[in-house]
Amino acid sequence: MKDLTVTEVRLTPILVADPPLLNTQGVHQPYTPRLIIEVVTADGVTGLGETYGDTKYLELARSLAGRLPGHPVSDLNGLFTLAGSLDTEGHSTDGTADVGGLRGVQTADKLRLSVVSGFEVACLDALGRALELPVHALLGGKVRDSVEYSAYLFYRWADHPEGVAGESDDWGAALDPEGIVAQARRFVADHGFGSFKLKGGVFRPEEEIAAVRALAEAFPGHPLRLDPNGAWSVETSLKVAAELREVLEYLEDPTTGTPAMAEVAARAGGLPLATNMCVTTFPEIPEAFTTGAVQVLLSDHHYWGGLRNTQQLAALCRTFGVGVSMHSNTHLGISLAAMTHVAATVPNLHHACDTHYPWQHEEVLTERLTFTGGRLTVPDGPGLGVTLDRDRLDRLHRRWLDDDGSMRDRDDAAAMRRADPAWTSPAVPRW
Ligand SMILES: O=C([O-])C(=O)C[C@H](O)[C@@H](O)C(=O)[O-]
Ligand SMILES: [Mg+2]
Repeated sequence: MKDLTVTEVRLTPILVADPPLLNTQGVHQPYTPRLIIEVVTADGVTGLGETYGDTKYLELARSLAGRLPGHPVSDLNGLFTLAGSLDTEGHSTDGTADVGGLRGVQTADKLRLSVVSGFEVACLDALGRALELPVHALLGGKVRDSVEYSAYLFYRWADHPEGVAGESDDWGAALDPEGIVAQARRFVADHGFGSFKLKGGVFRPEEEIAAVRALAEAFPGHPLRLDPNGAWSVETSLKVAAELREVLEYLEDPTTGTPAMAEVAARAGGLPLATNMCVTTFPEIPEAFTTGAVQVLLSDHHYWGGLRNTQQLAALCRTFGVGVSMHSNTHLGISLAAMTHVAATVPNLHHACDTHYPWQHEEVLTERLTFTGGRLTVPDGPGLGVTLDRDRLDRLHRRWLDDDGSMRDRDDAAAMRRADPAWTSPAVPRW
């Protein structure tokens, strides 16, 4: 009999290089915080997890890490009970929006779930390694052998603002329809993606409509999405919907709040609306689903509370006839492997998943995960099927240690102020 008892939990906060990607709140910092979680069992098996690394998540993760030793990695329900008792006092959990509104509401529960999700993945990885079973088998088994991802297109600058230390890449700027189409072509050449999502809310809606039209012309028949992160009024959303109805697979978070989304959905002429903003917690589901505000829900195991909660969310969506897709924030391969395992088990996942992964040239794994034809093969090895590279982890942790604190919390508006000192987070609706 294996001894599955947790004897040690290692937490390693890291800073990962990120390009100057633009969104409605500002621009990505040159480095983004992530947290790598290692759960070690009495038998010496180590499981890996990854989640947000900003200070508030890290502090809670430290409390949870202190309580986990002595519990078996198989006791996932017990893990959630432990997490439920974490004290979130002192952190912003007042129901207002997070990261400038890009990740939905902040509540104490969501903060806990965003932390425990990384531990759940690490426990499942350890359990899978101990039992020599892939994580998808522990989740009930895969229903597909590969998972499709979409190209996540961003307006971007060539470099971070002058005077800001950061890594450079060879992507160049993309600030108009030609730049976006060129970026999409490179995503296709490098990874074979067949569907495309444009992060909008950056320029006036007419410019973003032109970019989507250019994509539709360059890639006829390919699924396209536009996501302005709630930056538009109901009327603007309706105008964009009318312009792009024929070419969009779905319009993501055109406007802010469930009632406004419901109004757009009712008048958008059948164009489906998707969200990773107005529904990011279970309590937000009833209003959104009963008012028809959302036709596609973007799951994200990080803030929904792990892989099993993602399956439960998908079951609810199935019950209400709502589609499922998958959201992503900046992440590395541990998260991508976890996303792929759970996505493989969700029967009603009929849209390509979002991933930021191609924008990250750094890794903490020995090998990068590679897309073929825009798809990842579902790993069948034990656990997540990935291996930690300790030297790479140490390098990114060293960067976190050396940072003066300015990069340890994601703040896209503050990053934008380095280029434009007058910048403040735009009020919504912006247009
Ligand atoms: O679909 C989304 O809303 C996102 O991916 C949110 C992210 O924060 C994205 O806007 C980003 O990274 O700039
Ligand atoms: Mg979105």
